[in-house]
Amino acid sequence: MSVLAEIIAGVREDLEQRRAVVGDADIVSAAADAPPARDAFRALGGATAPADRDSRLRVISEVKRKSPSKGALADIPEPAELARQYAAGGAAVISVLTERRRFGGSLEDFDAVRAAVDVPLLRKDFTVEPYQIHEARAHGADLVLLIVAALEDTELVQLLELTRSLGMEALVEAHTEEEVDRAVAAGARIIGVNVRNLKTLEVDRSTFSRLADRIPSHAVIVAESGVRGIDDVVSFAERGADAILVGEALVKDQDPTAAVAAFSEAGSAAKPPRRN
Ligand SMILES: O=P(O)(O)OC[C@@H](O)[C@@H](O)c1c[nH]c2ccccc12
Repeated sequence: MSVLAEIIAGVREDLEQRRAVVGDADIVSAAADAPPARDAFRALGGATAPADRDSRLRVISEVKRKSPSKGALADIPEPAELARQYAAGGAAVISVLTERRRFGGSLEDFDAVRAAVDVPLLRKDFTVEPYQIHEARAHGADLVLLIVAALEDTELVQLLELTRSLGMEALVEAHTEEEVDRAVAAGARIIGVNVRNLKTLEVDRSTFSRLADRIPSHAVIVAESGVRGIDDVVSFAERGADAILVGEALVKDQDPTAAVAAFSEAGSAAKPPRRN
């Protein structure tokens, strides 16, 4: 089994335990009762008219305790405090991992961050079922992750529709040319190029420009993973990223506020004017 398949098997088990506590009908009504979602597409620089787009690079800052590739990254005793620091640095979106087994995340972490900041939040998990999307919304998420490699085309389309019907958007993650094409065909407006292969955990930063070139200009392009510092930020920005998603480098930084601000500033200076 690939790493991705193993992670998803665990995610499904954990999901069934939560479902036994909060049933389908209850999660659907909790999602319906939640305050409206924030506009994550706009927060990431997306606009319906190309002329309305600017050339700032947005930073999606991630609350990430550990990972299957690197093990423990940071203690993060207070995810809320880290999120406040990210927000103070100008994070456009904050990503909170909720996968427990491999990433040490939880919905409790998500709730703590939701209570602390008003920026749009990404619930970062391996979304394979409608339940998780209702659950994300019930907890105040504005954006969910849909990983193309984990879904059939029909599932991808259905989960994307459900996400939007709840007022949220999806970050649709691809790692190959074929996956980018599937994301575009499904109607994704926010497309992430993950330079880490979730099946082998290897990072290859050159994946980014190869795949970004296939993404139509109306979509927001997110470079995911592998940002070690300013040089990687500049390189992704030069190659067409509208946003970057950064975990490890930020959770390990002594001053996450300054790091987010420095990434936004350097990336924005390097970003070429928008193609139309
Ligand atoms: O810590 P990094 O290398 O900056 O990576 C962040 C983010 O891209 C990574 O956490 C990620 C990208 N796609 C995912 C899917 C599931 C879990 C995690 C991820």
